[in-house]
Amino acid sequence: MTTFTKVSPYANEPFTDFSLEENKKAMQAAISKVKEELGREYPLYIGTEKVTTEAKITSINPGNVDEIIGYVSKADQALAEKAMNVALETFESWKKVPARERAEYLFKAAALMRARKHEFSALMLLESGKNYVEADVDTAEAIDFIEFYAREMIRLSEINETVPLVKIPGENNKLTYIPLGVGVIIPPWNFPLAICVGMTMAAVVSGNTVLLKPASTTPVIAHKFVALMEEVGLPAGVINFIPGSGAEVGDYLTTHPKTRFISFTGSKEVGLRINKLAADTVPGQIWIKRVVAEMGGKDGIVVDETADLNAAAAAIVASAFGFQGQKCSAGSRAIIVESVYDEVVEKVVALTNQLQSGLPELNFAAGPVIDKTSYERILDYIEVGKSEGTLLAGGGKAEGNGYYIQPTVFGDVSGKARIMQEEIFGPVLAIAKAKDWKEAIAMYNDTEFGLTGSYFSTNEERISEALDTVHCGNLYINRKCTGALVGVHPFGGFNMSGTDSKAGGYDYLLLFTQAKLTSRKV
Ligand SMILES: NC(=O)c1ccc[n+]([C@@H]2O[C@H](COP(=O)([O-])OP(=O)(O)OC[C@H]3O[C@@H](n4cnc5c(N)ncnc54)[C@H](O)[C@@H]3O)[C@@H](O)[C@H]2O)c1
Ligand SMILES: N[C@@H](CCC=O)C(=O)O
Repeated sequence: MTTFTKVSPYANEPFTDFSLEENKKAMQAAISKVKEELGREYPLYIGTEKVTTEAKITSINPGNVDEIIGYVSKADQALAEKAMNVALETFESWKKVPARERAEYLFKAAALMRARKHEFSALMLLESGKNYVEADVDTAEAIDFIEFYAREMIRLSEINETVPLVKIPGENNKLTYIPLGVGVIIPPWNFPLAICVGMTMAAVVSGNTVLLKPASTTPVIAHKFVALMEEVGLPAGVINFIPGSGAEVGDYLTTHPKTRFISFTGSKEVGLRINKLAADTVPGQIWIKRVVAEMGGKDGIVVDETADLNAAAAAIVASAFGFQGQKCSAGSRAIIVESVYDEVVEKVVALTNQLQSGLPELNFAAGPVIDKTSYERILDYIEVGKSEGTLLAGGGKAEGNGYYIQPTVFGDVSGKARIMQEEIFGPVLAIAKAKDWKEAIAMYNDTEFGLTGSYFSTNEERISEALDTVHCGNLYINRKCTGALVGVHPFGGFNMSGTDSKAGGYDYLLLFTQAKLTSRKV
């Protein structure tokens, strides 16, 4: 590979405006095209081999459970071991490929994904239940991660020129960011393209080889990404695609002596398990495994009496119910100062009641939740909510041949209630009343998580104090708490929300490298 793409300054991928008829039609056409391809079989990718197994993961449309998205081959421990060996072997050559050349594969992938944007979004919409905007934003974020990390790797490879070490006479000193080895990439289903792509590309462009175990509810869109990387000529064995059971394949690879790092995004429970298992050393292991774990949230919006209440109510509803509340950043709590509590709650309930549930392909505002397990868990939480607060909107199942739940709002909830403390990961909003803005911030901080939060106020002194005291990785003022942009809002949380990493930030690739200092006498 000798001709390199000219690298322009990084810019976020624009979102599609679906109020324009032509864009709506383009998405509908992409959905029709993708529908013609549903129900196919997809193999594992282990080096140059495409492996078909008898055991399959059946991926279905959560919005229409009779529609099968695809049948995906399923790795067991023996196939995971085979993939590990291929990844180890490929690492020996991939780590020697210059950074600029590695980045070039990413630039090519971004260009191709951009050209097929609606096709990626359409498949994702059918497999995960996102509506047009949510799917489009996810694809745009995937492109952003690819473009951003490619430039980041180039920047790191030039660090000795741009940020030289302190010079002393008689020595030539250099710092080089070298890769770690074989990594296990374990993404969630809720950003089935963006997070899967971002986690994988960050590791790969840094010079590592990976075993990618996608989430079992969204393996087909993950496969589409892996196939794209094959199409742009990424050497076989750099990304090994091994869908499989988290408990079986996940635990096997987490405890494997040759696993150098694990990049995980998902729930607190699984993240803690991985962290614990990875901390144990096993015979043949000569390193401390690095664990990057981005986990859950119990995010919230605080509103004081000086705030623009219409803007606050709109942000609360957007943050709570975007993609049915299935975002780690979802604003599942709102804490409102008592003098404006009734007014804000009334606005929130009115906006929530406007959200109509229905098929994602018809672009309803509220779609299904991801699967039966989530559906039942969320309905259980709604029952808990009925004993912990006042039901103000929704409160049960919604119509449809899928996992539809009404956007649900509870008021008068105590800060210590389960629905105020536990991540529900569904369309359930709990609202609490605080006596004043200080108490509201204290209630916001009173969780084990610390991912995203918003503070609504027009009072500069309070905003200034909120900036200092609201303890979360992504704190927003006077806007919703979802929708971080790559490079603009590096993303990741504190406490039980993870290992304090920042996806889409300038220090992210360092997590997948180790810095080697070389000092030469001259
Ligand atoms: N902090 C963030 O950036 C971020 C982003 C997105 C989602 N999330 C969190 O992810 C969760 C939702 O995603 P989910 O339901 O896919 O989470 P999950 O923890 O159930 O699964 C995440 C991944 O882990 C795998 N897994 C399950 N058991 C495993 C094991 N024992 N070993 C290894 N892997 C295993 C799953 O198959 C899946 O690929 C929520 O808690 C959400 O807040 C966090
Ligand atoms: N980065 C996304 C959330 C990712 C987790 O689900 C946001 O900012 O809304």
